[in-house]
Amino acid sequence: MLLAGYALGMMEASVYAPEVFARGLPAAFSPAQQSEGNTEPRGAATVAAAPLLSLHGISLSFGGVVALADIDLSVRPGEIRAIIGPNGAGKSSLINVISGVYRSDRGHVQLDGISYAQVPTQRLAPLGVARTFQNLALFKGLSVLDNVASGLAYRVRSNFAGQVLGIGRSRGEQRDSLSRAGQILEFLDLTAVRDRLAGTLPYGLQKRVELARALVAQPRLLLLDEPMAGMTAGEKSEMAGFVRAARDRFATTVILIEHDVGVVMGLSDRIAVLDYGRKIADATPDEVRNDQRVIDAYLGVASDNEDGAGI
Ligand SMILES: Nc1ncnc2c1ncn2[C@@H]1O[C@H](COP(=O)(O)OP(=O)(O)OP(=O)(O)O)[C@@H](O)[C@H]1O
Repeated sequence: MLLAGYALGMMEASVYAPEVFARGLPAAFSPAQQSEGNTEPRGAATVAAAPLLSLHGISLSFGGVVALADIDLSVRPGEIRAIIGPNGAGKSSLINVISGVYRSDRGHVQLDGISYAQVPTQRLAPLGVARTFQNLALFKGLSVLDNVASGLAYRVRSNFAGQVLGIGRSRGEQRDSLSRAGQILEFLDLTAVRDRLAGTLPYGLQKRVELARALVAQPRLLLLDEPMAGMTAGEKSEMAGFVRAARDRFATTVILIEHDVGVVMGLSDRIAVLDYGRKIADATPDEVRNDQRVIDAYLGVASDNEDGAGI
């Protein structure tokens, strides 16, 4: 079952040297990446103190619609950063710029000190970035275990024949991927459903499987687009616990879009607030909660909604 995923990742993975994938190293940001045409070199001495991610003057329009206007953002390693704001404020556009789905009209994205006019979206995993989507994007006909292992497809170095025949390096790679997937399932309390077809699970569990697939490569940066949308209050609080645990366990930096302000306030270290494509606040939950501009633009409205309960 994993073969399809492996085949998809094969062309990309064959570009990277094995040491790039050694765990525990900042592999995703290997020195080899610094010579990319789209990048500029970082200063080695500044790496330790530098933010993992920073956005500089990001602007993006669709026709006459301004989705993002001159956005600066700086996210420290290990931080949980929420992005909130009313519908159409630009939150998804921002995640899409960070993950390279969109190229901004102006500005640049800096990942671990390396600047990109457009982040190479087809190489997110080797760059140490993983994301989940607003709508479920699992392989519904595959088992939970295979879905999660597919998050490691980019690492596969065996050739197509090896994958089809299950020989040589391929067999070892599959064993390793399945073993890592099993560990993440255990961490997220999903072991009991590891052999179930993903599409047969309740919605809340499918969202957790997506989190598992994003986490299996232990990304340095995890982008979560409404990870709790459509969940019950209990499921949301469970999911928030897992996101926090993942950050603590893997030192993963997390950026999440979430409409439930109560969840956001409890989970985030800092919150950036967008309104009409502009960043109107970027502060701690307490500061954001008491910011009159934020209250006027969003919280006053959000607290009238079911999702806003518990601000
Ligand atoms: N691909 C696109 N084509 C045209 N307009 C777009 C596109 N993507 C976003 N927009 C517009 O850009 C603005 C910002 O949209 P975006 O989806 O980023 O907001 P959002 O804050 O994520 O909204 P929501 O909370 O409803 O998901 C909106 O006016 C939207 O209509």
